[in-house]
Amino acid sequence: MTNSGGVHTPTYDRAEVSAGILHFGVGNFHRSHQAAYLDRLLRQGKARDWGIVGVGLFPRDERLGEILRAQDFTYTLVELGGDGHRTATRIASIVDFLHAPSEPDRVREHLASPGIRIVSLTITEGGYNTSDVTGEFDTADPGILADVGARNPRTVFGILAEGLHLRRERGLAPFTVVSCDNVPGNGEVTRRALVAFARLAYGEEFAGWIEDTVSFPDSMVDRITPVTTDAERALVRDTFGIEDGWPVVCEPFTQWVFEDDFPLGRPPWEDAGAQPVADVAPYELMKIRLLNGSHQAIAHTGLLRGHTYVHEAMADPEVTGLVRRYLAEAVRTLRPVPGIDLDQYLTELTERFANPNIRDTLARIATDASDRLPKFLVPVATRLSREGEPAPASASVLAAWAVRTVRNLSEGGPLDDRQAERLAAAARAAGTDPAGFLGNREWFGDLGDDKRFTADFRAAYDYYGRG
Ligand SMILES: NC(=O)c1ccc[n+]([C@@H]2O[C@H](COP(=O)([O-])OP(=O)(O)OC[C@H]3O[C@@H](n4cnc5c(N)ncnc54)[C@H](O)[C@@H]3O)[C@@H](O)[C@H]2O)c1
Ligand SMILES: O=P(O)(O)OC[C@@H](O)[C@@H](O)[C@H](O)[C@H](O)CO
Repeated sequence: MTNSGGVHTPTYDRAEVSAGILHFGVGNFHRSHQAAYLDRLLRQGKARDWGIVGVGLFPRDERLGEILRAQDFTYTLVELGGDGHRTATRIASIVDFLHAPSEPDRVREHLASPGIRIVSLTITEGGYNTSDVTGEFDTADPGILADVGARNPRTVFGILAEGLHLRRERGLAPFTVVSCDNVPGNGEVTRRALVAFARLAYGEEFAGWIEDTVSFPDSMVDRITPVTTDAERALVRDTFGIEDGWPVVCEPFTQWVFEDDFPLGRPPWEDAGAQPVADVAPYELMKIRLLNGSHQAIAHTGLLRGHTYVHEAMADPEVTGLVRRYLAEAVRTLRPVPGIDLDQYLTELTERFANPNIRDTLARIATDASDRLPKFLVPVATRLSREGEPAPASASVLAAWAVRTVRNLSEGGPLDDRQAERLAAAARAAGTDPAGFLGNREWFGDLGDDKRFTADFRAAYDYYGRG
């Protein structure tokens, strides 16, 4: 690796890197994680035929495309340690970026080309359009219905199904689809979603072909990656002398555990520090329940207590006390994780949350809580409830979310949630009895039927409501 003025610049010739991965959802996380792993391999002289072509579906992505294009698709990734240590790397593993609505044919051609052997996704929890309770893909969603028979589909599932259909017509083996989102069982959720869409749009035979031939490896991904603001742009300019329209900052910690099931091959990610395993589930449950579940505890109580950043909330004993109690509940629901010392994991997690330099906002992690809590924390409470165990800390996190929602509504503020209407309905149901908030079975399953859990929820709701 060369180090020019404190910046690690690419040591490989980008002209020699060809496309092998099509990635949907080129957000900050993809750029701090999967693209960084590949960049590390390219610096080792490996994976030259696995360059990433990004695909965006929304107007915001068009802006990212413009910026990346102007920078020859390179960008600055800055790792900010809790001790003040900073490193900048110019990442060059993304070789192109397509905005699907304006260039559908180019997306189609990539999907149906032999070079593309992996399609990866970071499309957020909500992007899977799947019920957390039943695991069913929502085929009544207007966006999904509009994609059935569409000339140019606009959802990830519409586009992927079309790409696979075309591949099959051309006699090409299907690409592997790997989700890198914080969704428990993300491989299986993606498989079910794509098969359901294919059944709807193309019929049973094609859906069966996908089920039989396409691989959907599971993965656990981790690296706290905040939103980029002008402060990060200024940091990159002032510290490293780089003008970057959309740099990414993140913590130094990074982890990627994946199921090794890639029929058309894959980059040797393990040479960049990722871990191929036979069963991702224990890693995934550990990470999602401990890290992402705690994030929800920090976000909702932290905001109620007037904090802005995660590290600020982590200096508040009221917040850390709840996080500690929630973690004790979550740990009880986990099975042993091969190679992981949970005590050490928890110590490191608390240090990561307290990193003041990444300036991760509570707003980022509180947004779309209705997509997140049912995946991250409700399963902890449900598991304990079914075993007849109390889960008062989990109830407190849900109560803090309910109080924030009711307060935001009464103040006329935005709910900042993809499912704002459903959330407003839950808040209205809390009007007569706070536990009415738990009535949405899509989010909370049968937790509302557990008398002890609802009593704990009510008590916590009163507590936060008074504050
Ligand atoms: N940021 C992190 O710390 C972090 C860490 C681990 C995992 N993740 C995973 O990555 C996801 C994205 O995080 P991010 O920080 O990159 O967010 P981001 O907002 O920077 O990017 C999200 C990207 O997903 C796209 N997207 C959103 N909804 C979509 C949909 N329905 N269909 C297709 N594309 C869609 C957006 O256009 C954008 O490109 C998270 O939801 C999570 O599952 C994030
Ligand atoms: O990105 P989400 O929606 O899955 O959840 C918000 C945060 O908890 C998450 O982004 C974490 O920072 C991340 O999962 C750390 O690896």
